[in-house]
Amino acid sequence: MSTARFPPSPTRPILNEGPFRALLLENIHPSAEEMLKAEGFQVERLSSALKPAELAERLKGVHLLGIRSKTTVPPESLVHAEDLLAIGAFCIGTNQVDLTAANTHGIPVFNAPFSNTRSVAEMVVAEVIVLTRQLFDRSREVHTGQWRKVATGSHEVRGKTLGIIGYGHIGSQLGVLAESLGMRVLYFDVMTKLPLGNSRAVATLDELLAQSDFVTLHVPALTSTHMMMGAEQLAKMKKGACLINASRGTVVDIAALAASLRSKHLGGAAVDVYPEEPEGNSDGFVTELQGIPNVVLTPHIGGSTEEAQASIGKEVATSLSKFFRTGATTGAVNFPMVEAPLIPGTHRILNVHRNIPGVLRDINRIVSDLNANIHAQVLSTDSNIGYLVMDLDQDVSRPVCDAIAGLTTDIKTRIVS
Ligand SMILES: NC(=O)C1=CN([C@@H]2O[C@H](COP(=O)(O)OP(=O)(O)OC[C@H]3O[C@@H](n4cnc5c(N)ncnc54)[C@H](O)[C@@H]3O)[C@@H](O)[C@H]2O)C=CC1
Ligand SMILES: O=C(O)C(=O)COP(=O)(O)O
Repeated sequence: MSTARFPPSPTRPILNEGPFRALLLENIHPSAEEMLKAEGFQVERLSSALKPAELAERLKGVHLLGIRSKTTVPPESLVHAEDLLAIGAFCIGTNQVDLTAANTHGIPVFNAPFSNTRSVAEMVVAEVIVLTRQLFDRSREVHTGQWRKVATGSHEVRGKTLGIIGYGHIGSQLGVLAESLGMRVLYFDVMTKLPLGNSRAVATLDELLAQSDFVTLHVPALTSTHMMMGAEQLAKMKKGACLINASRGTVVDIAALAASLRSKHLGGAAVDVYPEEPEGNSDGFVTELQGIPNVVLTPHIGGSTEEAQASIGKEVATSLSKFFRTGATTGAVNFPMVEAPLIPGTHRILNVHRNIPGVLRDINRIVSDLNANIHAQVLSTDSNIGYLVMDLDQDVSRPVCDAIAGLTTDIKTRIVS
């Protein structure tokens, strides 16, 4: 997170007069393109991520940006993105976006907090069984003409303990699925969470590590989760236990994991996410985990099912369209929340400003001087910015909008009708 550095006040308001452009990166599902086109957007879709400098260049004249987990959006990508109204993260994680910088530029960031959670939980269930039966190693052997029919080291999952770190949307669904296989489920979360089924919270991470046959991570990328599974924590896992990481690559120390697997302390691992991931499918990839027995490596596909992607496409495109048409910021992860029904026969001014004393007074003076009648006014603030939604008579909306956009405290102002 960067500290707030406000952009220069724009000299012109943005009106809802097209053409409007959306840039969708990382192979976002066509359902999003369809919805945005129906909304009147010119949509450009790219299959891979863009590096920050290229993103900054491509954002000129773009009103909506769609990304997934790979595209980082640092402050420098937003400096010249004067037309950018909103960012859609077509995924759960928003750690790839500098949320403070986006907030400071008056740009809300929307995500899809639920749509791919079931897909991740199902993949992890599969990995628990794959690891305990060493299925990928046996399969590779048969593919290369070896017949190694062995039971040693293979187990049923029934009666085994699954330890879930982060009992949120994914972790809690996974617990229910694992119980249906007869597993005992423990979880560790920094928040108090309602246990589903017979799952049980443990008080410390160490307790979870000491008791679990499988440890699976479902925490966001935060400073507090950075490398939370290092050599010390891996050593506290039971001998022969397996580690699964489908959360973020920053959460596990890969070198320590590789060492623990090579020393045979851990019996296996499934890893879907890495500290550095390629921009797109045509790039190569190297990790220290390659070639270690009973290690399942997947290319960040936990949420990559057709069901999840189609649903995410619609969910985030709906949030973006609604924001575009009405200014609603419900579900935005970095912005004051406002949602108000449009009033027929009025124009709506949407104004993002620096949250300092006197701004509302200045705006209301403009409204009063121009003899405008306010039909509705909603202000929501955070410590950095204020977000004002104001419905006015149509004949005065343009001069009011121009005058508000001229205030030194202005960040972004537009009219919708
Ligand atoms: N591999 C993939 O394709 C996907 C990966 N993900 C990742 O999975 C993460 C989790 O997703 P959800 O379950 O939907 O998020 P969530 O926000 O519903 O749950 C995260 C949980 O982790 C807990 N937590 C935070 N810090 C913790 C700590 N230090 N120790 C223990 N618990 C902690 C939170 O209290 C919360 O309950 C996402 O943030 C994303 O990074 C999400 C979807 C797909
Ligand atoms: O939803 C998330 O946070 C994920 O990690 C999935 O990311 P993706 O859309 O596959 O790039």
